[in-house]
Amino acid sequence: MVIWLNVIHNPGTHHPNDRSIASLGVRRRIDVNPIRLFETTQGSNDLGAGLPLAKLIASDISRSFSPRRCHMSSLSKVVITDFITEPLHYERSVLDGHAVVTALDVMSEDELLGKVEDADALMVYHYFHLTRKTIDRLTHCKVIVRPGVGYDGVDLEAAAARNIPVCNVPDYGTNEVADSAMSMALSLGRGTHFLNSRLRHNRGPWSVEQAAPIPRLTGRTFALLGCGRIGTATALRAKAFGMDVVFYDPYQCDGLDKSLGIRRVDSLEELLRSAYILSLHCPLTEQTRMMIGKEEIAMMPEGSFLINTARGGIVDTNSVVTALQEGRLAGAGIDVLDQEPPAADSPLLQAWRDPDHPAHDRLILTPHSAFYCDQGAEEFRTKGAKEVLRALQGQPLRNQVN
Ligand SMILES: NC(=O)c1ccc[n+]([C@@H]2O[C@H](COP(=O)([O-])OP(=O)(O)OC[C@H]3O[C@@H](n4cnc5c(N)ncnc54)[C@H](O)[C@@H]3O)[C@@H](O)[C@H]2O)c1
Ligand SMILES: O=C(O)[C@H](O)CO
Repeated sequence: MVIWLNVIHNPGTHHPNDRSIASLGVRRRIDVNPIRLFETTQGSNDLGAGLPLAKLIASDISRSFSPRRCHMSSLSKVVITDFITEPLHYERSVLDGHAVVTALDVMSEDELLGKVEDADALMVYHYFHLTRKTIDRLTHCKVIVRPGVGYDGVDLEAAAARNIPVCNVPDYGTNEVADSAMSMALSLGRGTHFLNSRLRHNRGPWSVEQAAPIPRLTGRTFALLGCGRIGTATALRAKAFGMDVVFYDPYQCDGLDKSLGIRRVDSLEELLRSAYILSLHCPLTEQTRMMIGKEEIAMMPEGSFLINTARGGIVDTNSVVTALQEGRLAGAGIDVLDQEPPAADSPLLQAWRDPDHPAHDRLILTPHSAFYCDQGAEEFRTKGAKEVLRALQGQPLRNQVN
């Protein structure tokens, strides 16, 4: 727990300036109008230790700036580790009065050192893995919230061992991911991306003649690996485009195929052998890690397509590049990679960047953006903050995953 001094001013009076605050040993000042919050250099973990300094600051401010009233309060500390930056209006609209929220905007777990140990709650996005290394140093943490669907980036066991619940936000962007998967499938399957790339690089006539074969999409098999929320939403879209939709998902209950009017198969191999377009919608787990590699791609019919909007770790991307190069795959749409952003010498990135690379015209790459839309961002941020608040207030959690 960090000790905070709240000073509420009369409108129109002067606010303490930064120099006077710094001279009192105040580490940081955050303004949330009309309340001013000062984090002291003392007092972490102990209200008593922080009190004398807080009183000193209060009396100094009283002398110099005549505040209407000063009081001590202990607010929780909530840290957003990555991806989200100021302004934090969605989080603050939920947590103001209960917690002080800061966003660190770091790209690696190592950068968290010294910044999160006394946090009461963490909100972590997808830029790095939150491992035991950090989790074991959390002394006050009541919850780790992943304001998103996939929680493969958080060490659930390490959190459980410290009795820290981990929660996700599973229901903010189902349609957007399905739209993104479908837009890649249509762009590749209809030749849009290929023809656009040929024209851009001046590689063909202003004509569809001499382009690679562009088979009719209607009636082709759209194969889903995983048929949960996003898989189902994608299935409905593919059906609307007249495709024959099939899925493999050993954990789904009986009857989903009938209720959606799609087919179910009982093995990955059967799914792969039938796939004209293979779209991945399962989580990254120990079971699904590298589930699609060279052998699996070889089972797909020659000239088929692969779409990955799930997690990079499910696919061996080097095998995808080779298969594109060899023409085994007619195209690939990739939103997620095992390493994000990819290393500059990643074969996939090179193929995508180099117009002369044989895979170039058949590869769509997006920066882990399938989930994103403005309204969805408001939803996952607000829902994530509400889960934090429930944990801080000791209320039942909605989406605990460990
Ligand atoms: N690219 C993005 O922006 C983005 C956004 C949201 C989610 N995602 C990813 O999409 C995944 C799916 O999201 P969702 O909302 O549909 O989740 P979900 O939990 O509703 O569905 C996942 C489905 O995968 C199935 N599954 C699990 N293991 C499987 C296996 N070994 N083989 C086949 N199926 C398996 C489950 O039974 C479940 O039906 C998430 O886990 C996340 O990693 C990506
Ligand atoms: O899992 C998710 O919700 C997306 O990948 C964004 O993090």
